[in-house]
Amino acid sequence: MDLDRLDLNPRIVAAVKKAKLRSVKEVLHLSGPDLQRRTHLSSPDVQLLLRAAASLLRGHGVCTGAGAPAWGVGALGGVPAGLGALAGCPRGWGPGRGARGAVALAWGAWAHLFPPPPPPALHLLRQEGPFPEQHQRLSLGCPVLDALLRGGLPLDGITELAGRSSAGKTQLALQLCLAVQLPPRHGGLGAGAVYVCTEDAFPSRRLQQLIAQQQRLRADVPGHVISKIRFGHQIFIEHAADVDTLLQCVKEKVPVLLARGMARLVVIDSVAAPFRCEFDGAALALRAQRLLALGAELRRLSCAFRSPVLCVNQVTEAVEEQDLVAGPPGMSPALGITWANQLLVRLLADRQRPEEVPLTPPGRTLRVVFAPHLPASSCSYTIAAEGVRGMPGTACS
Ligand SMILES: Nc1ncnc2c1ncn2[C@@H]1O[C@H](COP(=O)(O)OP(=O)(O)OP(=O)(O)O)[C@@H](O)[C@H]1O
Repeated sequence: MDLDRLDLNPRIVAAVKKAKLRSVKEVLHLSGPDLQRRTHLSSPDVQLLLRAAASLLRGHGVCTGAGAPAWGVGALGGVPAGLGALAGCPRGWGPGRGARGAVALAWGAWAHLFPPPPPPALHLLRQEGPFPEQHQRLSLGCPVLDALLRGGLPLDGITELAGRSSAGKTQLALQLCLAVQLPPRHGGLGAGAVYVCTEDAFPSRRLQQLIAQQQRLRADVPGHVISKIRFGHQIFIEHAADVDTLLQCVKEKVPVLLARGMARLVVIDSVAAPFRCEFDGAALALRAQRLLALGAELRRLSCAFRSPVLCVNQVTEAVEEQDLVAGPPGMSPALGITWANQLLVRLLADRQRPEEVPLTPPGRTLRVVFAPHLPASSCSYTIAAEGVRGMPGTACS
């Protein structure tokens, strides 16, 4: 019984057992006053109980994809696992599906209520303690790319990946969908990803290839860790070809997956497509309004669930001069300043055309256009069967 592992006065544990609560999970199902009523413990004792229960669960790594002990994939019954699970959404699941959804939300609340104690600086220096949460990042699965982004994607805010067609944006997004499923000690977040396609069909075959080659890309991760994860079962795909469907998906479907710990990465590929076709000159104000609504909702979700949001964006090739927001000359990410203001980080994936540089293969560059914690910098990268890799020694500011 996991109650015996609670770091508590035996008197409190005995009261919990007497109240016929059989597990830590059951304890966390109840509010403070309910626990007081059931256990007849005092309010301070109940606070101690909740703290101990929360930290015991946290010690187990909550909502991990592979382990998912309490309410991961499979524990939720109604949601079929696997590719297309979100797209299918067959049993009308949405927000507010009763108690089980509430449990996951309650966990999110507890995690915020009882943050871990700050690690002493000496432990950090000796790398004995966990890295502070505010510096946690989602690794891109490549040390060179991670170094460019100082660890990977931030967990609070929208990261945009803009770039020309065939620059490799989707490849990087798929790679992140796999990287997020690894446990935190290997740079992941131990949960799946939601992938919203707005234009093209989801590249399932390429995903399967990347999964098969994962061990080659992630030589730093032990084989048994990779083989235990069912990567394809934790990517939830949605198609949203128009703005209304996209907003509905982001407001209603995505939060359920995040709240239940089934996903901790949201990818929108690409964000510009629905906005480009639906609004002509006369409807620009409406377009700005919808863009703001989308940005606000994505930022809210990212911060509430500490889950990175990656928006793939297209570029227009008309800007003459370098611009701090737009990036290098000749290219400007779509959707203008209204969208740029929603972003925390803007990255630009560039692929030289064969006619520009007659090299085979053409050079590819990943550039940080803006980010509050990063200098404007770049590095070269390649795309191979196993995924996207930064080229060592090519970083420059
Ligand atoms: N198996 C593979 N091996 C090597 N390179 C690959 C492989 N699959 C894709 N690529 C490379 O990835 C590029 C396409 O990348 P990707 O689909 O991510 O482009 P994108 O930036 O999303 O473009 P778009 O905006 O048109 O969708 C191709 O040019 C190809 O060079």
